[in-house]
Amino acid sequence: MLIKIPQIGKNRNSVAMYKYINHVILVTFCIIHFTSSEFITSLVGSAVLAGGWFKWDFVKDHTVCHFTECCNEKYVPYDLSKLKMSLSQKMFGQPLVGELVNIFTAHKEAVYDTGKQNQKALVISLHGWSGVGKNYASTMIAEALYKNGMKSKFVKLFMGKKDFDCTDLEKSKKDLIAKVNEVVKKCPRSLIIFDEIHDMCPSVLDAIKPMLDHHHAVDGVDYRDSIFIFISNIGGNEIATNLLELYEQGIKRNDVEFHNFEPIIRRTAYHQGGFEKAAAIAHHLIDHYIPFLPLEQHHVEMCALAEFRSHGVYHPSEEMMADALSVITYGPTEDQPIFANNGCKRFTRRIPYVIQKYSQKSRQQNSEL
Ligand SMILES: Nc1ncnc2c1ncn2[C@@H]1O[C@H](COP(=O)(O)OP(=O)(O)OP(=O)(O)O)[C@@H](O)[C@H]1O
Repeated sequence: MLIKIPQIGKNRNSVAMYKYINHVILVTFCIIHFTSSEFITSLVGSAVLAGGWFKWDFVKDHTVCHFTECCNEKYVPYDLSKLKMSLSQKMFGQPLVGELVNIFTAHKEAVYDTGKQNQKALVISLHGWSGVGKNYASTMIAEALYKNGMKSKFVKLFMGKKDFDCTDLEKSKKDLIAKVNEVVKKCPRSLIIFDEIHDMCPSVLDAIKPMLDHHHAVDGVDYRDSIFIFISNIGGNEIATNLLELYEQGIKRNDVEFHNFEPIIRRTAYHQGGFEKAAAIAHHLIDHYIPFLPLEQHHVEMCALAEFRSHGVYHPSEEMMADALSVITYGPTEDQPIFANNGCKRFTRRIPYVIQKYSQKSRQQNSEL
């Protein structure tokens, strides 16, 4: 009655077909069990299943993984159409950030397609002023790559200041290795995010250098399918200065390229915060430096509108918009008020307050009538 199932490759169609066959056989076992009450039949069936007729991963995918997050395509779908859509619809004024889709597509092909293999972990570093979308982008990445987004047990976030004790560097390094190891052991396709690298003590990051490099395994764990994202404000000023120079040369914001920013970000980072003299930079282990450009007035207005809409206010009055935007200051200097100093960061708190303030006002006006 049982058909020997061959090794299941990474091909989606064959996985779908085997899922179907597996369901049919399991349902058959259940019918036999419940109609003939021959408990032994299903017991033998289970033993055969567990005995290797099916791959264990395959059986697990259809039992345990219904209830708990597993490291499979259901929970780690790498949904890059979703990422593309989120970035294009919700991220304003960041022309180079869309490239993340191509970067992850290349990584995904080597993770899921047979015959390809990533040679090293994917390492990306996001740079820019505060409030320009770095954390926003990393959340979009987590939500597209993992079904449970930032809450996935395969996504680990470290905060520069909070998570690393600069007074005991050796312990910080040991803890870091153990924590990263633990996540990647659970799922080789894990995402490790280091935020606030500018507040991190130098040399801590060197502890994970072997995990970022071209090794097949480090202490028995293969890191080549994992993703590391570094986030910092380092290089923000240099990005702003470079952008102004490019504008002066007549280059438009949407025409800037990575090479316009990468050398200056690398040079600056190598002397600051957690990147100071970091092996990851010196040994060229960071694959992509992504510049987040400082936002201009019209981008900030788009952010404000989006925030109003997310609170159900689709047509804020001019007065409400002006109130929301009144907290934004522009730089880099008083003589050059071109870029919003804190990007869109202030709106997450400001806009709910503005909505509250104006609805209170209109309630008062109505009651006075
Ligand atoms: N480019 C952008 N397009 C649309 N919304 C944005 C953009 N940048 C920031 N925002 C909004 O501002 C909020 C704060 O941005 P975010 O946390 O990504 O800033 P950040 O660059 O990580 O800043 P920091 O360096 O201070 O952590 C986001 O949640 C989002 O709502």
